[in-house]
Amino acid sequence: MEVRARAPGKIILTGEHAVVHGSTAVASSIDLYTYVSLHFSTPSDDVDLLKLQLKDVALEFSWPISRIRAAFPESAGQLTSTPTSCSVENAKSIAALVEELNIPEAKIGLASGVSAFLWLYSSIQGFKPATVVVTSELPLGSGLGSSAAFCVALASALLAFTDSVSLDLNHKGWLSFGEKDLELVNKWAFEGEKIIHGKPSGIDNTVSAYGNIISFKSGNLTHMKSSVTLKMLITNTKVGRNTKALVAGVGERMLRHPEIMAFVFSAVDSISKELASILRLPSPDELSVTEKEERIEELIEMNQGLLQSMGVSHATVETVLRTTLKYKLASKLTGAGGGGCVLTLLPTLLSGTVVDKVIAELESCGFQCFIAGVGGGGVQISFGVSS
Ligand SMILES: Nc1ncnc2c1ncn2[C@@H]1O[C@H](COP(=O)(O)OP(=O)(O)O)[C@@H](O)[C@H]1O
Ligand SMILES: C[C@@](O)(CCOP(=O)(O)O)CC(=O)O
Ligand SMILES: [Mg+2]
Repeated sequence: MEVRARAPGKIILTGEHAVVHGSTAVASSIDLYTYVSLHFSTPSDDVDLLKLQLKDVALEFSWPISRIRAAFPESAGQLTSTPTSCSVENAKSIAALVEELNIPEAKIGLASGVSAFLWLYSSIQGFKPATVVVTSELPLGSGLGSSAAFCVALASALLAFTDSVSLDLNHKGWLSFGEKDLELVNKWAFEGEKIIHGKPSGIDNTVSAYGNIISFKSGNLTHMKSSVTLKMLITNTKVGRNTKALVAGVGERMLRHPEIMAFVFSAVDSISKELASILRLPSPDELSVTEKEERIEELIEMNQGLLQSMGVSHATVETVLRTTLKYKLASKLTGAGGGGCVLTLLPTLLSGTVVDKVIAELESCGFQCFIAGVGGGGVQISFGVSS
């Protein structure tokens, strides 16, 4: 028996970084997914290994189960219903296991993902031999929440066969979790995201778990029903970066200029609240769709200015902003910044010719553009017989 989980990536419409410091942010799932499949070895397989295949980066790792057992405390695998943080001691054991893998320097960012895997696997499943395969439609380390989608899909697959969740194992096709089970998946995913991000706000794993558009503040989520269908162009600058380092950089700026940064975060909070209220306004009673889009564009521009003041923009992001501005389109970075992806709102009445032109110009700079479906469902799982 095999279980497969798929969890969506996300875009942050407003509020990244500030959300780590308690401001409101608004985010939406996108229709690009990370898939995790889990297959337990049977005694007849005669293998006593835990295998992790990371297809997107063409790497495969394996550990003898005895090595995992020696690295973790006896309590591993006993605590599925109580998500636990990785202690300093366990982090040291994980670091030793990861170091032995000799991950190539160019792919060292993966070490945190492998560490999150080891923590979630040993905590939820303990010491069972298995093969876990990960594939993703998301670019990794680009601001579209690949780390959260990875943790949510992984936590879902790992929890699926435990008594902590109640699922119909005979269900055919994709299946969603019930409310309580989803909460548990989200909490475990947050523990994994902590290992990858350092100090995550929790917005990425929450939107990947629940899907749709959410407003999020200090760990609390509000589901939103938007009256505006947002069409977003996503431009990947292809400049790789690491969320943990960027979040830490903003934290240091906050320590150096606490009063100023408090104003910046408070301004972002107001921007996200205003965005949430515009998205909620009934249409077309109070504002026409075009008027709403114009206001959203202004909020996007203001949020980008504040992200610049946090020090997380990048020369390539500025190139995207300048290019889209030529076509009177508003853009902002999304996710941690420092390169990664940029969002551009494509107003409903914008002609297809203009969209084609702006995409052609951005792609001539070496960037990659795509239009993502915004606001689909959250994580799902599917049971099957493995081949
Ligand atoms: N499909 C995947 N395969 C392996 N590792 C992954 C995958 N998706 C995410 N990761 C882990 O998450 C890291 C990227 O997370 P992060 O820096 O937060 O960027 P983002 O979440 O914006 O993509 C990767 O370096 C890796 O450790
Ligand atoms: C910068 C931040 O707000 C979002 C990071 O998103 P991503 O990992 O770049 O996709 C961090 C967080 O909220 O945990
Ligand atoms: Mg991330």
